[in-house]
Amino acid sequence: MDYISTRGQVGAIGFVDAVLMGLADDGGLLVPQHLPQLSSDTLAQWQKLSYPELALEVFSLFIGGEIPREDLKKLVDDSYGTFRHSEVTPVRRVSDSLHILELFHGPTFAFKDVALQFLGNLYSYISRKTNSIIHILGATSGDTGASAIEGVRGKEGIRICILHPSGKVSKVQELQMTTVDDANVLNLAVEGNFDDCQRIIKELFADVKFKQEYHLRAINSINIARILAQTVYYFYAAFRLAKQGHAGPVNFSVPTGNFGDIFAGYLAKRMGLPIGKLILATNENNILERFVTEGVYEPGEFHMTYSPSMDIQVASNFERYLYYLYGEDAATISAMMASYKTEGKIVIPAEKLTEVQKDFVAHGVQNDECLATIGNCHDEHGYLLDPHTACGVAAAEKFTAQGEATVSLSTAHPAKFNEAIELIGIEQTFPPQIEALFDKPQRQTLVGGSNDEVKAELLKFF
Ligand SMILES: Cc1ncc(COP(=O)(O)O)c(C=O)c1O
Ligand SMILES: N[C@@H](CCOP(=O)(O)O)C(=O)O
Repeated sequence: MDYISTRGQVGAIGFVDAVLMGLADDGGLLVPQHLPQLSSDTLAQWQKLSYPELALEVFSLFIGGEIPREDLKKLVDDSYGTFRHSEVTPVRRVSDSLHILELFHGPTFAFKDVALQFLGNLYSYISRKTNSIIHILGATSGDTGASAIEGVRGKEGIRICILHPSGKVSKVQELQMTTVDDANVLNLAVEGNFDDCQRIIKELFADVKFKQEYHLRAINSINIARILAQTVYYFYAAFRLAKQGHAGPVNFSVPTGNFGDIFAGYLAKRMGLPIGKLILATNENNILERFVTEGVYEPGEFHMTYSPSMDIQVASNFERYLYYLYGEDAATISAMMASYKTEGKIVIPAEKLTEVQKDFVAHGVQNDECLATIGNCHDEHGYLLDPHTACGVAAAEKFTAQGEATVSLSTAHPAKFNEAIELIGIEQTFPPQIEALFDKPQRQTLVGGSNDEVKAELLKFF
Protein backbone atom coordinates (compact mmCIF):
# COMPACT_ATOMS: atom_id res chain seq x y z
CA MET A 1 0.00 0.00 0.00
CA ASP A 2 1.37 3.41 -0.95
CA TYR A 3 0.63 6.84 0.44
CA ILE A 4 0.30 10.22 -1.26
CA SER A 5 -0.18 13.78 -0.08
CA THR A 6 -3.51 15.60 -0.20
CA ARG A 7 -1.58 18.40 -1.96
CA GLY A 8 -0.14 16.16 -4.66
CA GLN A 9 3.59 16.86 -4.27
CA VAL A 10 4.57 13.79 -2.21
CA GLY A 11 4.19 10.16 -3.17
CA ALA A 12 3.82 7.46 -3.72
CA ILE A 13 5.73 6.32 -0.61
CA GLY A 14 5.46 3.15 1.44
CA PHE A 15 3.87 2.77 4.88
CA VAL A 16 7.05 3.07 6.96
CA ASP A 17 8.15 6.18 5.08
CA ALA A 18 4.68 7.65 5.55
CA VAL A 19 4.85 7.02 9.30
CA LEU A 20 8.29 8.61 9.50
CA MET A 21 7.26 11.60 7.38
CA GLY A 22 4.20 12.42 9.53
CA LEU A 23 3.15 15.74 8.01
CA ALA A 24 3.71 15.48 4.25
CA ASP A 25 6.74 17.44 3.10
CA ASP A 26 4.54 19.61 0.85
CA GLY A 27 2.52 20.74 3.90
CA GLY A 28 -0.39 18.41 3.14
CA LEU A 29 -1.46 15.19 4.85
CA LEU A 30 -0.72 11.66 3.75
CA VAL A 31 -3.57 9.38 2.69
CA PRO A 32 -3.65 5.86 1.21
CA GLN A 33 -3.27 6.02 -2.57
CA HIS A 34 -6.17 3.58 -2.89
CA LEU A 35 -8.58 2.73 -0.09
CA PRO A 36 -9.14 -1.01 0.31
CA GLN A 37 -12.70 -2.07 -0.52
CA LEU A 38 -14.12 -4.83 1.65
CA SER A 39 -16.57 -7.41 0.36
CA SER A 40 -19.53 -8.56 2.44
CA ASP A 41 -17.81 -11.96 2.73
CA THR A 42 -14.74 -10.38 4.30
CA LEU A 43 -16.89 -8.37 6.69
CA ALA A 44 -18.77 -11.54 7.65
CA GLN A 45 -15.50 -13.38 8.35
CA TRP A 46 -14.11 -10.48 10.39
CA GLN A 47 -17.15 -10.60 12.69
CA LYS A 48 -15.69 -13.67 14.39
CA LEU A 49 -12.35 -12.06 15.20
CA SER A 50 -11.08 -10.83 18.56
CA TYR A 51 -9.90 -7.23 18.73
CA PRO A 52 -6.18 -8.05 18.17
CA GLU A 53 -7.06 -10.45 15.33
CA LEU A 54 -9.18 -7.78 13.67
CA ALA A 55 -6.45 -5.15 14.13
CA LEU A 56 -3.98 -7.50 12.47
CA GLU A 57 -6.26 -7.88 9.42
CA VAL A 58 -6.91 -4.15 9.09
CA PHE A 59 -3.25 -3.19 9.58
CA SER A 60 -2.18 -5.82 7.04
CA LEU A 61 -4.33 -4.11 4.41
CA PHE A 62 -2.62 -0.79 5.02
CA ILE A 63 0.93 -2.04 5.54
CA GLY A 64 1.07 -4.71 2.85
CA GLY A 65 4.25 -6.79 2.92
CA GLU A 66 6.45 -4.05 4.41
CA ILE A 67 6.33 -5.59 7.87
CA PRO A 68 6.36 -9.41 7.99
CA ARG A 69 3.04 -10.72 9.32
CA GLU A 70 4.69 -12.43 12.31
CA ASP A 71 6.35 -9.18 13.37
CA LEU A 72 3.12 -7.27 12.87
CA LYS A 73 1.24 -9.81 14.97
CA LYS A 74 3.74 -9.34 17.78
CA LEU A 75 3.41 -5.56 17.56
CA VAL A 76 -0.36 -5.86 17.74
CA ASP A 77 -0.35 -8.36 20.60
CA ASP A 78 2.13 -6.29 22.61
CA SER A 79 0.09 -3.13 22.01
CA TYR A 80 -3.29 -4.51 23.04
CA GLY A 81 -1.90 -6.74 25.78
CA THR A 82 -1.57 -3.61 27.94
CA PHE A 83 -5.33 -2.99 28.00
CA ARG A 84 -7.25 -3.71 31.19
CA HIS A 85 -10.30 -5.21 29.41
CA SER A 86 -10.11 -8.58 27.66
CA GLU A 87 -12.12 -7.19 24.73
CA VAL A 88 -9.82 -4.13 24.44
CA THR A 89 -12.69 -1.84 23.34
CA PRO A 90 -15.92 -3.37 24.71
CA VAL A 91 -19.37 -2.12 23.69
CA ARG A 92 -21.78 -1.52 26.55
CA ARG A 93 -25.52 -1.42 25.91
CA VAL A 94 -27.11 1.52 27.71
CA SER A 95 -30.54 1.31 26.05
CA ASP A 96 -32.01 -0.26 22.87
CA SER A 97 -30.86 2.71 20.85
CA LEU A 98 -27.67 3.76 22.70
CA HIS A 99 -24.48 1.72 22.95
CA ILE A 100 -21.25 3.04 24.42
CA LEU A 101 -17.98 2.00 22.81
CA GLU A 102 -15.56 2.13 25.75
CA LEU A 103 -12.21 3.21 24.38
CA PHE A 104 -10.60 4.06 27.71
CA HIS A 105 -9.25 0.73 28.96
CA GLY A 106 -5.67 1.44 27.91
CA PRO A 107 -2.82 2.59 30.18
CA THR A 108 -3.76 6.30 30.22
CA PHE A 109 -7.55 5.91 30.34
CA ALA A 110 -8.25 7.61 26.99
CA PHE A 111 -9.01 6.46 23.44
CA LYS A 112 -5.60 7.68 22.27
CA ASP A 113 -4.01 4.54 23.73
CA VAL A 114 -5.66 2.40 21.06
CA ALA A 115 -3.48 3.97 18.36
CA LEU A 116 -0.55 5.19 20.44
CA GLN A 117 0.32 1.92 22.13
CA PHE A 118 0.70 0.57 18.60
CA LEU A 119 2.54 3.60 17.22
CA GLY A 120 4.96 3.60 20.18
CA ASN A 121 5.82 -0.05 19.54
CA LEU A 122 6.00 0.58 15.80
CA TYR A 123 8.49 3.43 16.26
CA SER A 124 10.60 1.21 18.48
CA TYR A 125 10.47 -1.57 15.85
CA ILE A 126 11.40 0.81 13.01
CA SER A 127 14.23 2.30 15.07
CA ARG A 128 15.65 -1.18 15.74
CA LYS A 129 15.24 -2.49 12.19
CA THR A 130 16.49 0.58 10.32
CA ASN A 131 18.83 2.01 12.93
CA SER A 132 16.97 5.31 12.69
CA ILE A 133 16.78 8.02 15.31
CA ILE A 134 13.25 8.79 16.46
CA HIS A 135 12.70 12.26 17.93
CA ILE A 136 8.99 12.65 18.56
CA LEU A 137 7.42 16.09 18.65
CA GLY A 138 3.76 16.36 19.57
CA ALA A 139 1.07 18.78 20.70
CA THR A 140 -1.67 17.88 23.12
CA SER A 141 -4.80 19.24 24.70
CA GLY A 142 -4.22 16.57 27.35
CA ASP A 143 -4.79 13.03 26.18
CA THR A 144 -2.49 12.49 23.19
CA GLY A 145 0.49 13.72 25.23
CA ALA A 146 -0.02 11.36 28.13
CA SER A 147 -0.71 8.44 25.85
CA ALA A 148 2.23 9.07 23.51
CA ILE A 149 4.60 9.46 26.46
CA GLU A 150 3.33 6.21 27.96
CA GLY A 151 3.82 4.50 24.60
CA VAL A 152 7.55 5.35 24.36
CA ARG A 153 8.83 6.23 27.84
CA GLY A 154 12.18 4.62 28.53
CA LYS A 155 12.39 3.12 25.03
CA GLU A 156 15.87 3.00 23.56
CA GLY A 157 16.53 5.16 20.48
CA ILE A 158 13.48 7.35 21.09
CA ARG A 159 13.04 10.80 22.64
CA ILE A 160 9.73 12.58 22.98
CA CYS A 161 8.83 16.23 23.49
CA ILE A 162 5.22 17.18 24.09
CA LEU A 163 3.74 20.69 24.09
CA HIS A 164 0.61 21.26 26.16
CA PRO A 165 -1.27 24.48 26.87
CA SER A 166 -0.20 25.57 30.35
CA GLY A 167 -3.08 25.42 32.85
CA LYS A 168 -5.61 24.34 30.20
CA VAL A 169 -5.53 20.57 30.71
CA SER A 170 -7.18 18.71 33.59
CA LYS A 171 -5.11 18.03 36.72
CA VAL A 172 -5.03 14.29 36.06
CA GLN A 173 -3.90 14.85 32.45
CA GLU A 174 -1.15 17.20 33.64
CA LEU A 175 0.02 14.69 36.24
CA GLN A 176 0.00 11.82 33.75
CA MET A 177 2.43 13.73 31.55
CA THR A 178 4.61 15.57 34.02
CA THR A 179 5.20 12.90 36.66
CA VAL A 180 7.00 10.67 34.17
CA ASP A 181 10.66 10.71 35.18
CA ASP A 182 12.24 8.89 32.22
CA ALA A 183 15.13 10.85 30.72
CA ASN A 184 13.76 10.50 27.17
CA VAL A 185 10.68 12.64 27.99
CA LEU A 186 10.39 16.45 27.83
CA ASN A 187 7.17 18.32 28.66
CA LEU A 188 6.85 21.93 27.50
CA ALA A 189 3.98 23.88 29.05
CA VAL A 190 3.14 26.59 26.51
CA GLU A 191 1.58 29.94 27.42
CA GLY A 192 -1.37 29.77 25.04
CA ASN A 193 -4.04 27.30 23.99
CA PHE A 194 -3.93 23.98 22.15
CA ASP A 195 -4.22 25.66 18.74
CA ASP A 196 -1.00 27.55 19.55
CA CYS A 197 0.78 24.28 20.44
CA GLN A 198 -0.47 22.61 17.26
CA ARG A 199 0.51 25.60 15.10
CA ILE A 200 4.05 25.58 16.54
CA ILE A 201 4.67 21.91 15.86
CA LYS A 202 3.13 22.09 12.39
CA GLU A 203 5.36 25.03 11.50
CA LEU A 204 8.42 23.17 12.80
CA PHE A 205 7.46 20.06 10.80
CA ALA A 206 6.89 22.25 7.72
CA ASP A 207 10.55 23.35 7.93
CA VAL A 208 11.63 20.21 6.09
CA LYS A 209 15.36 20.91 6.53
CA PHE A 210 14.97 21.23 10.31
CA LYS A 211 12.65 18.22 10.46
CA GLN A 212 15.14 16.03 8.59
CA GLU A 213 18.22 17.28 10.39
CA TYR A 214 16.69 16.57 13.81
CA HIS A 215 14.76 13.42 12.78
CA LEU A 216 11.42 14.86 13.93
CA ARG A 217 8.54 12.37 13.98
CA ALA A 218 4.84 12.94 14.62
CA ILE A 219 2.50 11.15 16.99
CA ASN A 220 -0.53 13.39 16.49
CA SER A 221 -3.29 12.39 14.12
CA ILE A 222 -1.46 14.16 11.28
CA ASN A 223 0.39 10.83 11.26
CA ILE A 224 -1.65 8.48 9.07
CA ALA A 225 -0.84 5.48 11.30
CA ARG A 226 -2.97 7.06 14.05
CA ILE A 227 -6.02 7.23 11.81
CA LEU A 228 -5.61 3.73 10.42
CA ALA A 229 -5.35 2.24 13.90
CA GLN A 230 -8.50 4.10 14.94
CA THR A 231 -10.57 2.62 12.08
CA VAL A 232 -10.37 -0.82 13.74
CA TYR A 233 -12.79 -0.09 16.56
CA TYR A 234 -15.52 1.10 14.17
CA PHE A 235 -15.47 -2.36 12.60
CA TYR A 236 -15.27 -4.04 15.98
CA ALA A 237 -18.25 -2.11 17.39
CA ALA A 238 -20.43 -2.60 14.31
CA PHE A 239 -19.72 -6.34 14.47
CA ARG A 240 -20.69 -6.50 18.16
CA LEU A 241 -24.05 -4.91 17.37
CA ALA A 242 -24.59 -7.25 14.43
CA LYS A 243 -23.89 -10.20 16.73
CA GLN A 244 -26.51 -8.89 19.14
CA GLY A 245 -29.02 -9.12 16.27
CA HIS A 246 -29.00 -5.50 15.10
CA ALA A 247 -29.65 -5.52 11.36
CA GLY A 248 -28.76 -2.63 9.10
CA PRO A 249 -26.36 0.28 9.35
CA VAL A 250 -25.20 1.59 12.71
CA ASN A 251 -24.79 5.29 13.51
CA PHE A 252 -21.66 6.46 15.29
CA SER A 253 -21.59 9.54 17.50
CA VAL A 254 -18.09 10.93 17.92
CA PRO A 255 -16.84 13.68 20.26
CA THR A 256 -14.72 15.72 17.89
CA GLY A 257 -11.84 18.19 18.03
CA ASN A 258 -9.07 17.53 15.51
CA PHE A 259 -11.41 15.51 13.25
CA GLY A 260 -9.13 12.46 13.57
CA ASP A 261 -11.43 10.02 15.29
CA ILE A 262 -14.51 10.73 13.18
CA PHE A 263 -12.37 10.73 10.04
CA ALA A 264 -11.32 7.17 10.92
CA GLY A 265 -15.05 6.31 10.97
CA TYR A 266 -15.52 8.01 7.61
CA LEU A 267 -12.71 5.88 6.15
CA ALA A 268 -14.27 2.71 7.58
CA LYS A 269 -17.52 3.69 5.86
CA ARG A 270 -15.74 4.32 2.56
CA MET A 271 -14.11 0.90 2.89
CA GLY A 272 -17.55 -0.69 2.98
CA LEU A 273 -18.59 -0.88 6.63
CA PRO A 274 -22.34 -0.20 6.77
CA ILE A 275 -22.41 3.00 8.82
CA GLY A 276 -25.55 5.12 8.93
CA LYS A 277 -25.03 8.65 10.21
CA LEU A 278 -21.70 9.92 11.46
CA ILE A 279 -22.83 12.18 14.28
CA LEU A 280 -20.23 14.86 14.89
CA ALA A 281 -20.32 16.24 18.43
CA THR A 282 -18.37 19.32 19.40
CA ASN A 283 -18.36 21.46 22.51
CA GLU A 284 -18.70 25.26 22.37
CA ASN A 285 -15.66 25.34 20.07
CA ASN A 286 -17.96 24.46 17.22
CA ILE A 287 -16.12 25.19 13.97
CA LEU A 288 -16.89 21.67 12.70
CA GLU A 289 -20.56 21.85 13.63
CA ARG A 290 -20.78 25.10 11.64
CA PHE A 291 -19.08 23.43 8.71
CA VAL A 292 -21.57 20.56 8.63
CA THR A 293 -24.63 22.77 9.04
CA GLU A 294 -23.58 25.83 7.00
CA GLY A 295 -20.69 24.75 4.76
CA VAL A 296 -18.32 27.34 6.23
CA TYR A 297 -15.04 26.37 7.90
CA GLU A 298 -13.79 29.38 9.84
CA PRO A 299 -12.12 29.37 13.26
CA GLY A 300 -14.15 31.30 15.83
CA GLU A 301 -13.58 32.54 19.35
CA PHE A 302 -11.73 30.11 21.65
CA HIS A 303 -13.78 28.81 24.63
CA MET A 304 -12.56 26.93 27.69
CA THR A 305 -15.12 24.19 28.37
CA TYR A 306 -15.72 21.16 30.61
CA SER A 307 -14.31 19.00 27.78
CA PRO A 308 -10.86 20.64 27.51
CA SER A 309 -9.39 18.06 25.16
CA MET A 310 -11.87 19.25 22.53
CA ASP A 311 -11.07 22.94 23.02
CA ILE A 312 -9.78 23.12 19.48
CA GLN A 313 -10.55 25.58 16.70
CA VAL A 314 -8.28 24.35 13.90
CA ALA A 315 -9.02 20.70 13.12
CA SER A 316 -5.83 19.17 11.80
CA ASN A 317 -7.40 16.31 9.82
CA PHE A 318 -10.02 18.39 8.09
CA GLU A 319 -7.87 18.62 4.96
CA ARG A 320 -7.99 14.83 4.61
CA TYR A 321 -11.80 14.96 4.53
CA LEU A 322 -11.81 17.80 1.98
CA TYR A 323 -9.57 15.65 -0.20
CA TYR A 324 -12.23 12.94 -0.37
CA LEU A 325 -15.08 15.44 -0.63
CA TYR A 326 -13.40 16.88 -3.72
CA GLY A 327 -12.94 13.50 -5.41
CA GLU A 328 -9.29 12.99 -4.38
CA ASP A 329 -8.29 16.01 -6.47
CA ALA A 330 -4.99 17.18 -4.94
CA ALA A 331 -4.73 20.27 -7.17
CA THR A 332 -8.05 21.59 -5.87
CA ILE A 333 -7.07 20.90 -2.25
CA SER A 334 -3.73 22.59 -2.70
CA ALA A 335 -5.46 25.72 -4.07
CA MET A 336 -8.11 25.62 -1.31
CA MET A 337 -5.51 25.39 1.44
CA ALA A 338 -3.49 28.23 -0.09
CA SER A 339 -6.60 30.39 -0.16
CA TYR A 340 -7.48 29.34 3.44
CA LYS A 341 -4.07 30.61 4.51
CA THR A 342 -4.78 34.08 3.14
CA GLU A 343 -8.57 34.30 3.60
CA GLY A 344 -8.85 32.47 6.94
CA LYS A 345 -11.92 30.52 5.85
CA ILE A 346 -13.24 27.88 3.46
CA VAL A 347 -16.74 28.09 2.01
CA ILE A 348 -18.06 25.13 0.05
CA PRO A 349 -20.86 25.37 -2.55
CA ALA A 350 -24.39 24.07 -1.89
CA GLU A 351 -23.95 20.83 -3.85
CA LYS A 352 -20.88 19.94 -1.77
CA LEU A 353 -22.73 20.76 1.43
CA THR A 354 -25.45 18.33 0.38
CA GLU A 355 -22.76 15.66 -0.01
CA VAL A 356 -21.35 16.45 3.45
CA GLN A 357 -24.82 16.16 4.94
CA LYS A 358 -25.33 12.72 3.39
CA ASP A 359 -22.62 11.42 5.73
CA PHE A 360 -22.61 13.79 8.71
CA VAL A 361 -24.95 15.50 11.12
CA ALA A 362 -23.54 17.74 13.85
CA HIS A 363 -24.34 19.21 17.22
CA GLY A 364 -22.34 21.70 19.29
CA VAL A 365 -22.95 20.89 22.96
CA GLN A 366 -23.06 23.81 25.39
CA ASN A 367 -21.46 23.49 28.83
CA ASP A 368 -24.80 23.21 30.64
CA GLU A 369 -26.05 20.51 28.27
CA CYS A 370 -22.83 18.57 28.79
CA LEU A 371 -23.24 18.49 32.58
CA ALA A 372 -26.98 17.76 32.31
CA THR A 373 -26.21 14.76 30.06
CA ILE A 374 -23.72 13.39 32.59
CA GLY A 375 -26.27 13.82 35.39
CA ASN A 376 -29.16 12.25 33.46
CA CYS A 377 -27.16 9.25 32.27
CA HIS A 378 -25.91 8.67 35.81
CA ASP A 379 -29.41 8.93 37.31
CA GLU A 380 -31.25 6.94 34.65
CA HIS A 381 -28.70 4.26 33.76
CA GLY A 382 -26.17 4.32 36.63
CA TYR A 383 -23.45 4.99 34.05
CA LEU A 384 -20.90 7.78 34.52
CA LEU A 385 -19.80 9.62 31.37
CA ASP A 386 -16.75 11.84 31.07
CA PRO A 387 -17.55 15.31 29.65
CA HIS A 388 -16.22 14.51 26.15
CA THR A 389 -18.24 11.32 25.96
CA ALA A 390 -21.23 13.29 27.25
CA CYS A 391 -21.00 15.60 24.22
CA GLY A 392 -21.20 12.51 22.01
CA VAL A 393 -24.15 11.10 23.95
CA ALA A 394 -26.03 14.42 23.84
CA ALA A 395 -25.59 14.51 20.05
CA ALA A 396 -26.58 10.84 19.76
CA GLU A 397 -29.80 11.54 21.66
CA LYS A 398 -30.59 14.38 19.29
CA PHE A 399 -30.07 12.44 16.09
CA THR A 400 -30.97 8.80 16.77
CA ALA A 401 -34.33 8.19 15.11
CA GLN A 402 -36.89 5.59 16.20
CA GLY A 403 -35.64 2.06 15.40
CA GLU A 404 -32.03 3.14 14.83
CA ALA A 405 -29.02 2.17 16.91
CA THR A 406 -26.17 4.52 17.68
CA VAL A 407 -22.76 3.66 19.04
CA SER A 408 -21.44 6.62 20.99
CA LEU A 409 -17.67 6.67 21.39
CA SER A 410 -16.50 6.96 24.99
CA THR A 411 -13.17 8.66 24.52
CA ALA A 412 -12.01 9.00 28.13
CA HIS A 413 -12.55 7.63 31.61
CA PRO A 414 -14.51 10.05 33.84
CA ALA A 415 -11.73 10.04 36.46
CA LYS A 416 -9.61 12.16 34.11
CA PHE A 417 -12.11 15.00 34.36
CA ASN A 418 -13.29 14.88 37.96
CA GLU A 419 -13.24 18.72 38.24
CA ALA A 420 -16.23 19.01 35.89
CA ILE A 421 -18.06 16.00 37.26
CA GLU A 422 -17.81 17.25 40.85
CA LEU A 423 -19.77 20.35 39.76
CA ILE A 424 -22.89 18.20 39.62
CA GLY A 425 -22.20 16.63 42.99
CA ILE A 426 -20.85 13.28 41.80
CA GLU A 427 -17.75 12.11 43.67
CA GLN A 428 -15.58 9.42 42.14
CA THR A 429 -13.03 7.01 43.46
CA PHE A 430 -9.90 7.27 41.35
CA PRO A 431 -8.50 4.09 39.81
CA PRO A 432 -5.27 3.26 41.75
CA GLN A 433 -3.05 4.12 38.74
CA ILE A 434 -4.46 7.67 38.78
CA GLU A 435 -4.56 8.02 42.59
CA ALA A 436 -0.83 7.22 42.72
CA LEU A 437 0.02 10.20 40.49
CA PHE A 438 -0.89 12.77 43.14
CA ASP A 439 2.14 11.86 45.29
CA LYS A 440 4.73 12.13 42.54
CA PRO A 441 6.95 15.15 41.72
CA GLN A 442 6.26 16.95 38.43
CA ARG A 443 8.71 17.99 35.71
CA GLN A 444 7.81 20.52 33.02
CA THR A 445 9.35 23.60 31.40
CA LEU A 446 7.25 26.70 30.88
CA VAL A 447 7.73 28.39 27.49
CA GLY A 448 6.10 31.31 25.68
CA GLY A 449 4.22 30.78 22.44
CA SER A 450 7.05 31.44 19.99
CA ASN A 451 8.56 28.83 17.66
CA ASP A 452 12.05 30.03 18.52
CA GLU A 453 11.65 29.35 22.23
CA VAL A 454 10.36 25.85 21.52
CA LYS A 455 13.14 25.27 18.99
CA ALA A 456 15.74 26.29 21.57
CA GLU A 457 14.36 23.74 24.07
CA LEU A 458 14.33 21.06 21.38
CA LEU A 459 17.94 21.73 20.43
CA LYS A 460 18.98 21.26 24.06
CA PHE A 461 16.98 18.04 24.34
CA PHE A 462 17.49 16.24 20.98
C1 LIG B 1 -11.20 12.70 25.43
C2 LIG B 1 -11.22 13.19 24.01
N1 LIG B 1 -12.35 13.11 23.32
C3 LIG B 1 -12.42 13.52 22.05
C4 LIG B 1 -11.34 14.09 21.40
C5 LIG B 1 -11.49 14.52 19.98
O1 LIG B 1 -10.90 13.62 19.09
P1 LIG B 1 -10.37 14.11 17.69
O2 LIG B 1 -9.38 15.19 17.93
O3 LIG B 1 -9.78 12.92 17.06
O4 LIG B 1 -11.54 14.66 16.96
C6 LIG B 1 -10.13 14.21 22.11
C7 LIG B 1 -8.92 14.80 21.53
O5 LIG B 1 -8.60 14.73 20.41
C8 LIG B 1 -10.07 13.72 23.43
O6 LIG B 1 -8.91 13.75 24.09
N1 LIG C 1 -7.46 16.06 21.99
C1 LIG C 1 -6.16 15.80 21.56
C2 LIG C 1 -5.61 16.86 20.64
C3 LIG C 1 -4.58 16.29 19.70
O1 LIG C 1 -5.23 15.43 18.84
P1 LIG C 1 -4.57 14.36 17.91
O2 LIG C 1 -5.62 13.32 17.78
O3 LIG C 1 -4.25 15.03 16.63
O4 LIG C 1 -3.33 13.84 18.55
C4 LIG C 1 -5.29 15.60 22.81
O5 LIG C 1 -5.80 15.09 23.78
O6 LIG C 1 -4.13 15.92 22.80
